[in-house]
Amino acid sequence: MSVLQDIIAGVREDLDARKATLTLAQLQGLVAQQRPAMDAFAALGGNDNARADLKVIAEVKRRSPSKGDLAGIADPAALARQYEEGGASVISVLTEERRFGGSLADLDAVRAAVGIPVLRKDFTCDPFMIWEARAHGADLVLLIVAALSDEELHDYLALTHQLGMNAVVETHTAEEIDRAVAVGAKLIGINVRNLKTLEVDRSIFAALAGNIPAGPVVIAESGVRDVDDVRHYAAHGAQAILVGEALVKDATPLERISEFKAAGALAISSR
Ligand SMILES: O=P(O)(O)OC[C@@H](O)[C@@H](O)c1c[nH]c2ccccc12
Repeated sequence: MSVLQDIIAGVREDLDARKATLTLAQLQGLVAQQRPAMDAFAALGGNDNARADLKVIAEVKRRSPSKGDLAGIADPAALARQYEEGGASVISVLTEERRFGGSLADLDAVRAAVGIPVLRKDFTCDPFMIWEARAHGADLVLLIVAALSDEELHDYLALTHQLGMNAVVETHTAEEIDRAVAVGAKLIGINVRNLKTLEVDRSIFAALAGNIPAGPVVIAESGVRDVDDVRHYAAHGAQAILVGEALVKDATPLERISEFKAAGALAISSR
């Protein structure tokens, strides 16, 4: 079994436990009480033809299967507020519990703390999880192409849009990018970490970004250590970067984000 399949098996077990305590109809009742989702496509510069600055999606990430514990994060709301003040456009919150130490409680805490779109970062493998994301105030969900059939990808994206949300459609190969484009993804992530092996290869971003036609926002995911990595992704076509580890481990994430944004904008202007 690949790491991805293994993670999803655990996600399904945890999902079954939640489904035993909450019906879809109850969940839909909670969704009806939510304020409408924020427009993350706009927040990430999707409507801006010039797209001259680099947007940052800052992640609340406690742990990862490749690195183990990353940060204690006693107060995810306080961390998210620092991200927002530093200039992040979207906050990503890992909600997968077994491997990433996340939870829907973290999502709730962050949602209540910031005024920008929030991404529920999880291994979406059932429509129930999309309803859950909206019920907990998320504005975006993650759809990993490698984990879904074309039909699932289509249906999950349609449900996401029906609920007024956006999806980051995550890819890792040219074929996955074609599938993301074919289904009409508006936010396409290229994850340089292979979720089947957990290996990071930063060079795949530059190799693949050109396969995405004009229109969708192009997001570089994973592996940002410092401004050099930011410059590299921005120079090769990233309009946004998704950063976890480097920010949760930093004593001053607010400053780090503004530094990343400045370096990215400069790299974009000299493309
Ligand atoms: O911590 P990093 O290397 O900055 O990576 C962040 C993010 O890209 C990574 O957490 C991620 C990308 N795709 C995922 C899918 C599921 C869980 C996690 C992820």
